[in-house]
Amino acid sequence: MRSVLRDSVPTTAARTTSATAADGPASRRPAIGIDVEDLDIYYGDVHAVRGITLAIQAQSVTSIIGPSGCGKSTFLRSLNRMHEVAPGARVEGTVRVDGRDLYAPGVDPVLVRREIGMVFQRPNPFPTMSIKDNVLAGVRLNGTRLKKDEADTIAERSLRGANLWDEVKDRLNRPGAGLSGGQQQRLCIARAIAVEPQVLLMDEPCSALDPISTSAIEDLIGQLKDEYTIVIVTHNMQQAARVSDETAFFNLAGVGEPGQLIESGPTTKIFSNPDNPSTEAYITGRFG
Ligand SMILES: Nc1ncnc2c1ncn2[C@@H]1O[C@H](COP(=O)(O)OP(=O)(O)OP(=O)(O)O)[C@@H](O)[C@H]1O
Repeated sequence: MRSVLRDSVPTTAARTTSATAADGPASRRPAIGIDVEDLDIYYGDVHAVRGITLAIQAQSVTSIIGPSGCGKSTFLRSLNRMHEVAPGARVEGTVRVDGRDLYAPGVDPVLVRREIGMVFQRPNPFPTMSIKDNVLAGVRLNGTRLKKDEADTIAERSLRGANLWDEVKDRLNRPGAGLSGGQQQRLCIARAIAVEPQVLLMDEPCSALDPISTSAIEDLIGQLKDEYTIVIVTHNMQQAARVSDETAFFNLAGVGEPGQLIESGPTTKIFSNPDNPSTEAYITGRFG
């Protein structure tokens, strides 16, 4: 499969021939940034998000925060065209990943979704599929036929990358549904990184998890950013402060108005000395 985003990215099968489990995904290539320019997002008549311009740094974690309904998930989903599964969804403006326009004519949204991984609020492993087959599901969906040793290599590398290997290595053929919620979420992260995406999008990945599992996922995010560009939507201010390098605060322009970006910058600055009073009011819990 030719990469829709980069000519230079070889297929997973080609990559696995030169990679070993010990290499880990880090040895492949640098992660890449995302440039969003003047982005408006609509669902039919609903103008959900207006005029977003944001440069998302490569190999870092960017948190999207803001009150309910301000368009955080919509914005996140627009970064891999996932929002388009809703009828009538469309965008104006540009999203460039590694300089390539995601919305250029001829770009197939299905391929974009395969190359830009997404982890959802609730862990969603295929329940009857084995742990190993869950990890490999995306790779196989991409049409890659794997020999057994290639499959073993990718499964181990991905599960190690998701900090799950030691817990599941003796039960790889058991169903994914037999894992705890936190393990299932790490399995979903393993599935996402198995296809070696350039970007990982996470939509409230810890909101269904207990504090210990949340902590495990947060540690994992900290490790993954060495290899991936990560964008995370979270309602948890402490989590945004803990895991992210950059933070973008979204807010509604008014009742019935679209969401917009109020300010963005280094997380330390946004949390200690934001420019906009509404950012401060939100992060100190005075609204939202
Ligand atoms: N499929 C859809 N069809 C129509 N409108 C939608 C759809 N999905 C979201 N919206 C609208 O777009 C706006 C932004 O919603 P979105 O879910 O992106 O906000 P959010 O900030 O992620 O909210 P929350 O924090 O509550 O999850 C809202 O007005 C919402 O009602």
